[in-house]
Amino acid sequence: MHPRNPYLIPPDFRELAEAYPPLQACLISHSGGFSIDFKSEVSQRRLTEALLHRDFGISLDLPLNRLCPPVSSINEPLPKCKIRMHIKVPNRLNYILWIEDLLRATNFIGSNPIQGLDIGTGASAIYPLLSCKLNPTWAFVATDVDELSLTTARSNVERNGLAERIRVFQTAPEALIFAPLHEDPMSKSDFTMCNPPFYSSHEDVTASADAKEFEPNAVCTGADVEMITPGGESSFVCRMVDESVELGERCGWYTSMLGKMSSLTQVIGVIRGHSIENYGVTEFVQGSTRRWAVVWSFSDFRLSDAVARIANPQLQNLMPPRNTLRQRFPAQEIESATETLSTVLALVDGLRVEKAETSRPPRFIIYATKNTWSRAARRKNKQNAQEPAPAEVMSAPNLVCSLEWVIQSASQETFWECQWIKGRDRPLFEGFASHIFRKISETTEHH
Ligand SMILES: C[S@@+](CC[C@H](N)C(=O)[O-])C[C@H]1O[C@@H](n2cnc3c(N)ncnc32)[C@H](O)[C@@H]1O
Repeated sequence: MHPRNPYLIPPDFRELAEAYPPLQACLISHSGGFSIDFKSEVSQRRLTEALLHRDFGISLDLPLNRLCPPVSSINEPLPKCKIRMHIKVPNRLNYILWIEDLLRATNFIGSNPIQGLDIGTGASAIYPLLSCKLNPTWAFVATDVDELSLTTARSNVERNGLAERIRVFQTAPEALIFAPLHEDPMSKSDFTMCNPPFYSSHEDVTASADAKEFEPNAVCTGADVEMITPGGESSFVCRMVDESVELGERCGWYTSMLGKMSSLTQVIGVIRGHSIENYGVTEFVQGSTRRWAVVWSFSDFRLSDAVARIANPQLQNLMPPRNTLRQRFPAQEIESATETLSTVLALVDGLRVEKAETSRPPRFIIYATKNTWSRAARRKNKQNAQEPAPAEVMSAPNLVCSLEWVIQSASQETFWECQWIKGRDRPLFEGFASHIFRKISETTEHH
């Protein structure tokens, strides 16, 4: 679960039922307190309603034959099928919190207005609703192709007082997926998100249920249009990657969730095929359910490894190159580590260095226009020093990175960490980090 997910600590069901009385009838008392029957369709739905109501002030009304039916219809029989897909609030939050992490990398989060695009918002419009409740400066365009989902999404947006910030946009299966961006050439988006239709056919649905790719205690409440798309989720997301090439930097971060590990391989293949090297992968694990999400960008903002790489050994060949470089150093006082770094940085020509005193240990932000530190660069500089130098101006930096002394709380191991923040020149970043690490080693040894 995402470290900022409020449900890291499971809710107290009795308190929840006090805040949302319809949950009361679903409570089961046991020696340690109260719970609900997670196998019961009714109890699950009441729990979702209770969490949305108490923690986000959201109320939803959904048709029976779309994802997550409404309270009024819970006594009616459900369509028979092996897969159940609930709007599980903690899962949805994991994706939104990861988007927040992406936006932090672009310094967009905070008081700036943020524009998001939710592809396939569904009858609930759950991602825009939750996101806007959590982030007062966010606004959305939310697309779908299904008439019933579109009508219900609009009514859910209005019901929750968010019509000013969430625009529901009707598109068609054969249209371009990012239709709102294509149709208005002046429009931009800070990010796109999508929980795509998973399956390629009814047979695919059955095969996934048999392979238990989805929760074993599953019952279907989704309509075909919500769950099936030609080629399945991987084709859908690969189409997005293809389309994004033309849109380029009109969107900051393109993202999508994926339900199958095999889709991840295909989507990363297409991303790499377009020579997009600024991408990342994350994993959402919730109980026995595992999902992935991909992000790609044409911008020069870089994501930390914590946000864009996962440790899963099966997936290492799909991971992007590292943007967070670390070197282990023996433990020392924060003051002397900081002094060593200041000494090393002062010896590199042409850097602009900002020290964030508010963080402890202090974080240094480095701006460089070109390589001045390698032996070849210094030799060239020496030769040029014989000639009169033109007035040195700090032009736009080609490299922005941070340097930070890190103490790992679990192991107490100590590192210098160099985080790439902005730039397109990977060798420039890697060369700078390895130069600084080497100089820190030499300086420390001399003492
Ligand atoms: C798995 S559902 C996700 C619904 C909702 N976002 C959620 O997470 O509960 C996929 C949604 O994508 C919609 N959809 C299918 N093809 C689409 C397309 N080409 N453009 C936009 N939405 C599409 C479906 O109608 C459905 O609402």
